[in-house]
Amino acid sequence: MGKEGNEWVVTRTGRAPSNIAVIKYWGKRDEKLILPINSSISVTLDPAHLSATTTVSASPAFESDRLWLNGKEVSMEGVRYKNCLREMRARATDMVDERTGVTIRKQDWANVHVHIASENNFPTAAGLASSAAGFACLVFTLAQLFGVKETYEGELSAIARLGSGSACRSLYGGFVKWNMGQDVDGKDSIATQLAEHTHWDDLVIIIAVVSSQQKETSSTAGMQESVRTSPLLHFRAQEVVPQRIKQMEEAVKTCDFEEFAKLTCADSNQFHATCLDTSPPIFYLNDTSRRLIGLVERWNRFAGKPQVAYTFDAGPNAVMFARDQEVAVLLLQRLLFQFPPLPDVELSSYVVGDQSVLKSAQLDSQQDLQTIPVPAEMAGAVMPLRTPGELGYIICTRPGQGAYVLNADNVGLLDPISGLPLQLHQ
Ligand SMILES: Nc1ncnc2c1ncn2[C@@H]1O[C@H](COP(=O)(O)OP(=O)(O)OP(=O)(O)O)[C@@H](O)[C@H]1O
Ligand SMILES: C[C@@](O)(CCOP(=O)(O)OP(=O)(O)O)CC(=O)O
Repeated sequence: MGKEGNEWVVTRTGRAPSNIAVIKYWGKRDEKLILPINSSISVTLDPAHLSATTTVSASPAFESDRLWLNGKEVSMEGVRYKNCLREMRARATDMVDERTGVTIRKQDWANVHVHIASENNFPTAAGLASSAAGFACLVFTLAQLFGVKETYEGELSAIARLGSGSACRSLYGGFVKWNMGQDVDGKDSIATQLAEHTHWDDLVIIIAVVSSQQKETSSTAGMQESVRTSPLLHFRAQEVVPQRIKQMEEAVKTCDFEEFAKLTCADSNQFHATCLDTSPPIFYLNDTSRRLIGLVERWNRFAGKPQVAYTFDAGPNAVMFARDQEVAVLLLQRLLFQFPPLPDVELSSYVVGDQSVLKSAQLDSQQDLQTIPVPAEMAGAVMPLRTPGELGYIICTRPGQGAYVLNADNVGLLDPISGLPLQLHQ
């Protein structure tokens, strides 16, 4: 190593977004390598609103590999962390750290431990794909630290996949496909970008957060049970998804919202049908989720063509796509009409993320909610209940870019001298 002694610490920070699948991954053909039974397609969410930020440091002074998640130390003994770290270390190259002047040779990396600190700017383990953002960010940032160059396109995504399947899609921005692949070693089970987020920049994404509580059945356990017991899942993977993947690729390519919306809703509903077809059945949707589905379906039918698409992962939160800003305003009005915040909650803390939709709707405070007209499709119909507080909150966002490096000096989560977390949260 270039410098004598144990005095140096090299550090890198990166950010990676969460993603939402519009053609779902559910079921593995290989548990260890995390190889799926079908391909999937996702939309990357704007990292400004849903992302993980990770700082990684290496120093000969560190005694072990350590990880702090949202300020709390967690074990790195889990097989998924170990697999990602092992694969990244094995690809480390000679590197010169410009900031410290330290030179680290390829063979030295094996004896140097890492400290990792990561924070999510949204709830962890609440069905908002924190594991996708987290593992993508870990692999991406370690690649910066270790100077890893891909030897084939998608190599980093195949390593992120070892952390969590859906993580492989979070390295790229916009619209992303995870090819299920054929190889037994998983080398071809990688993510590829279908289109940048700027390719279809009309889309607005609104997430109705029904619950930020940790769910009962994890995705990992749930899909294992479905593979074991659901005949519908196998029919889906073999007969339905291959066709839908092609149709969705075409819909993305041509920015065909009608087709995109039909496929997205149908695929979410079929995924939840496979959960119900699992023995014992798994229920990720709840009454609020079903009321949200009703709201969108009623409106789409009234409008004569889809205005909004909905999709639900392994939890009750609805992710809705509005075809453009104008429709996003109408959607937000409908959500606030049916699901207003509790009286003591500020509107600006109830609707978070991209504030432009709230502004376009000319809604500044709770008082303005009284001015929202009864949605046209509800006139004359049985009025749905208005239930203040039924939703936790609403996130407005858009399709966004993939993982990127954060270079500024003040963005790291680890002290550049000690390599310990800068702010320990209680
Ligand atoms: N920023 C992060 N860095 C590293 N690991 C993370 C990070 N965020 C989450 N994780 C890992 O992911 C786990 C949460 O994954 P889990 O699948 O339970 O929830 P989720 O990803 O939020 O929900 P879902 O996958 O259903 O959308 C955490 O316990 C942790 O192990
Ligand atoms: C419903 C899903 O969100 C399932 C995601 O499952 P995970 O990627 O969290 O599962 P593991 O690979 O076991 O870590 C659909 C999707 O994202 O495609």
